[in-house]
Amino acid sequence: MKTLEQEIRRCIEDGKKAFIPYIMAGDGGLDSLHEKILFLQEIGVTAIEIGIPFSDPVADGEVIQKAGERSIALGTTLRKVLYTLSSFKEEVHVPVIIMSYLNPILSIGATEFVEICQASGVSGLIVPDLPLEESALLAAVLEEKDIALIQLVSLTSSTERIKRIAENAEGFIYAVTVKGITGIRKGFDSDLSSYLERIKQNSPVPVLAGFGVSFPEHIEQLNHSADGVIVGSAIVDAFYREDRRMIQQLVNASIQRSNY
Ligand SMILES: O=P(O)(O)OC[C@@H](O)[C@@H](O)c1c[nH]c2ccccc12
Repeated sequence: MKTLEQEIRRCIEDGKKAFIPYIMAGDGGLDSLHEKILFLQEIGVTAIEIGIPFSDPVADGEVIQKAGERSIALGTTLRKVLYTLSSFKEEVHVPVIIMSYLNPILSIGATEFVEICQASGVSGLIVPDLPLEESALLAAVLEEKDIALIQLVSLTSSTERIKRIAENAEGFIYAVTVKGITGIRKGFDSDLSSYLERIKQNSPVPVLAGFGVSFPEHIEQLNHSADGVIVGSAIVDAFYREDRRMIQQLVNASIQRSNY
């Protein structure tokens, strides 16, 4: 079992739920990455998802798009993010997940990319435009490495597809909770509990819910069925507004409740 899954399982076995914040690398300058990661680690997150800015972020809503534009304007690249991470990896004790579209990865080359990830202490990868059918491209290089390739399931995935994804799942399954793009939302349209239960029944790895998770109430709601949540836009926005109390509140909504 890879480290990322172990860490999430440890959290669940302690009677808690997993909480994974997403931050945009290089928003506010890459110099700020070190301090942001240490802050998140300090307030008790389970793992940290670090987004690589990309010029054509098809899955992203306005908050993350804008953060990506700010980061690109400051010269952030995938290589620079990984080298920055490697410079303080000894201080980071929570698993780090890199979320990147396929293009920046391919421009480095899959083999070299995975080597640099390993040297930088990365424990997981999310590549939203790499469907399961094409994941061999990275999976082959990752086989002997302690880096999990995280698969996404969507509301429109059939049970058959969920089963196929689950067979190959590593780390956790990312259950996308909206039909659409990332972004802060007031609530969810559909009843997500049966969707999350259906994935859990078929998954050998923990199931975390993400997309649109924006307020403490959302976290409480989703954690009844999911093993934890991923929060992106609300965290990116709070860092941008320097509202760290908000970030703390989101984490608290997750980790202080063990009565599910
Ligand atoms: O921003 P939201 O709606 O909270 O969604 C999580 C998300 O930001 C993060 O996991 C993510 C950002 N960009 C992505 C692209 C695809 C999959 C996932 C992501």
